Amino acid sequence: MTGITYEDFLDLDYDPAESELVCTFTVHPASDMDMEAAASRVASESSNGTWAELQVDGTITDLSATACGIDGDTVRVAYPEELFELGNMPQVLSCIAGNIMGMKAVDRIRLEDCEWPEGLATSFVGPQFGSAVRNDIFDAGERPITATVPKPKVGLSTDQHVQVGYEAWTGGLDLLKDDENLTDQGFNRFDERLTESLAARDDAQDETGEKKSYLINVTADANTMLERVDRVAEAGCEYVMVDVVTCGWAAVQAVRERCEEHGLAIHAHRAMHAAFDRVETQGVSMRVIAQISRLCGVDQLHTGTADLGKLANEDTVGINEWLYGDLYGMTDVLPMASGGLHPGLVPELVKRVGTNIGVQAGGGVHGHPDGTHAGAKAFRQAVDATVEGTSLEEYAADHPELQVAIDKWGTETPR
Ligand SMILES: O=C(O)[C@H](O)COP(=O)(O)O
Ligand SMILES: [Mg+2]
Repeated sequence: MTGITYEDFLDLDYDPAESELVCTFTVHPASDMDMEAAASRVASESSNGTWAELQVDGTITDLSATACGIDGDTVRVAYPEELFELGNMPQVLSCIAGNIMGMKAVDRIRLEDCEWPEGLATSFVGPQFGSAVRNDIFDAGERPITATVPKPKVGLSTDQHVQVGYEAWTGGLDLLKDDENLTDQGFNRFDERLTESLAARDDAQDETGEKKSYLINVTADANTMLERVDRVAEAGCEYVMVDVVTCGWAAVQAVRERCEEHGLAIHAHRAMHAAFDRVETQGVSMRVIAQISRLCGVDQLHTGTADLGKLANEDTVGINEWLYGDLYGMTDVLPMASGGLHPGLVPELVKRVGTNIGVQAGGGVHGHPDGTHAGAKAFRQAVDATVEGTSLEEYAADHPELQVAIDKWGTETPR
């Protein structure tokens, strides 16, 4: 009989092997527990331990994680590769962000970052296209691609939704995007919206001479999503959109596989991410959600607006660095800045995060005093001015739509 105790999961001199997944947590131990005791429980519960000292007969595969570093409230834990089923994101998360998130040994715990070893990282397929969509699908050159989401986010009929898309495309935007809670409701059916939007897209392409596309939201149960992916491909679109957090990583992995059969790109909306990452001492950071998104193979991901827009708690610069960074040759992900953007914020956004992004504005297009078409023109003008290095004020002198937008919103941060 061998006794396994919590102490077996703590070794502050341990140097993780290259094959191990190393996770960094912020840990606030329970009031009756010191940091070493809490850290060893984190390593135990997230690998092969439990609350009791185990009596084990015979030899078992040693899958214990090791709490190998404590620095203030930061704890590093190394996980052996054999603990994981390769290519299975739900299984990985059930280890490193599973029971430990709710255990009484810690008052608060947050998974801040992961150092993915090559074997585990490359067992995931990663994105098909990533930031290359800017010039593979569009001909955007150095500029960010542009998108808009019709507002109100739900309630527009199919005809109204399509008309908004047409006005936005002909105003100069590249992408029409569904909102996160628009799928296949009675007021706006998925199939009709798909067919009619793509007909309007074709008209807009003919009229403008520019490539246009549509991010249609296929979010549903996994089987329905796969059927919708097939229909989107048959209809001749380049993308599907998925609410990756609400539908879950298993479904994202299934959609990614199906999209490869069709050569479709995936736009990822992150609705619900803040349930994991908004409270700064608890949950899973947006950085880790971005890592998971890349491994599971989305091509575009909402990453926020570097604190310029309406959403809180945004480490956009750090997240984007991870999306572009080298990961054993894996394709990158195009960050989509979204959430309260309008033309006046574009220059500062680009200054903070660069041009290898997409910019998305709903209210900042449809709230333009002269309507969607003028709003789309103003948003595109702001992007063009920024990329050519002209101030918005100067550019607006002979671009009246931009002038109206500046007069309305200036550079305000919306709430
Ligand atoms: O889904 C989104 O990205 C948001 O609905 C953006 O909307 P907004 O530009 O009006 O904030
Ligand atoms: Mg939205």
